[in-house]
Amino acid sequence: MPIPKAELHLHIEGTLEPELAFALAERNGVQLPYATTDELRRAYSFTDLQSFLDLYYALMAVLRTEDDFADLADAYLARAAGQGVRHAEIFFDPQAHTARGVDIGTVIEGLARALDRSEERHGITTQLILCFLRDESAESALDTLKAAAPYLHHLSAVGLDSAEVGNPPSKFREVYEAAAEAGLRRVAHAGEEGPPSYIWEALDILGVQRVDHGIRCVEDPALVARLVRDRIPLTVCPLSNVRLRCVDTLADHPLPRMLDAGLLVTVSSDDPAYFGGYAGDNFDAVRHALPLDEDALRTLARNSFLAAFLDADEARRAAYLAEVEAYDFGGEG
Ligand SMILES: Nc1ncnc2[nH]cnc12
Ligand SMILES: [Zn+2]
Repeated sequence: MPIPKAELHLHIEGTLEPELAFALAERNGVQLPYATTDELRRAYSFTDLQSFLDLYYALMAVLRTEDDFADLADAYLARAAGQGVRHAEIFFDPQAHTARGVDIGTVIEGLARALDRSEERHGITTQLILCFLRDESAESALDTLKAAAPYLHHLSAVGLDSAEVGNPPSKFREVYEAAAEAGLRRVAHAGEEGPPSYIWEALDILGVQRVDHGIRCVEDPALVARLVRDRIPLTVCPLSNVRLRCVDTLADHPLPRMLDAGLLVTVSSDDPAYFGGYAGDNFDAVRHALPLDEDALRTLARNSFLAAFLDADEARRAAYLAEVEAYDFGGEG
């Protein structure tokens, strides 16, 4: 079994495998512009974040009912369990569904159904994080938070994703203040394609407790010092960064430099159906491509539980951390 880990950067819509996309298309009478799963897979050749997002949003057309969202999440959790995932904090993009006429309650109730039985079925504890689309307006984000009010008990945090450059965190100050007042934690994608100044804004204007991606922090030593000082976790997604050409190759990935700098780095999968691997696959990929020994891999796994929003259940966090320390790499190392 792979090393136990928490998955902290995972878009549930990014776990839609071609086979499930075709099955849901059939179930809902949706016509996909691809004849076969192979033809769809051949479209997974991205030049940047936007080229991926275009396909990511288009394929969501197959997700229509509560059952669809429950089946999607259940399929992800079953796969994640086989990759050593013990805890998952899962993003979803409500505006991508409400814009197509799917009610936010359908989305959240469907996802929550799968998440609520995840521990029993898959041995994975879960949380749900509502993400705002940063290429939509600040008003739309506020409307989305209002529409989610009846379902707040299902949510642990808000996040910010989609097309980064030109949509700085400061655009969403008001909705993040409202989310904090509603008792939600805050995370945001920053420094994936966007500049280090977006990471500063996420920290200083949105008050995030975790930064998603954040790899461009290495361009700004004062920012690295701030992230180290405040122990702000960064959820890094190595296979995603290569597929979206944020880094040239895995061998060039800044992950080892980030660890050496003392940053609280974790490894996650982002959109595994599109980027060639789930959480354990990302661990395997960095182990093979980068100078990371077993100590470094154990640090990454430990960090994932330290960075998880488990403060309401410290006994659980301690139990997961004990699993990490007890893990024997054996042949897996
Ligand atoms: N890697 C990514 N960056 C920004 N938005 C996303 N939505 C899904 N995956 C994303
Ligand atoms: Zn992401």
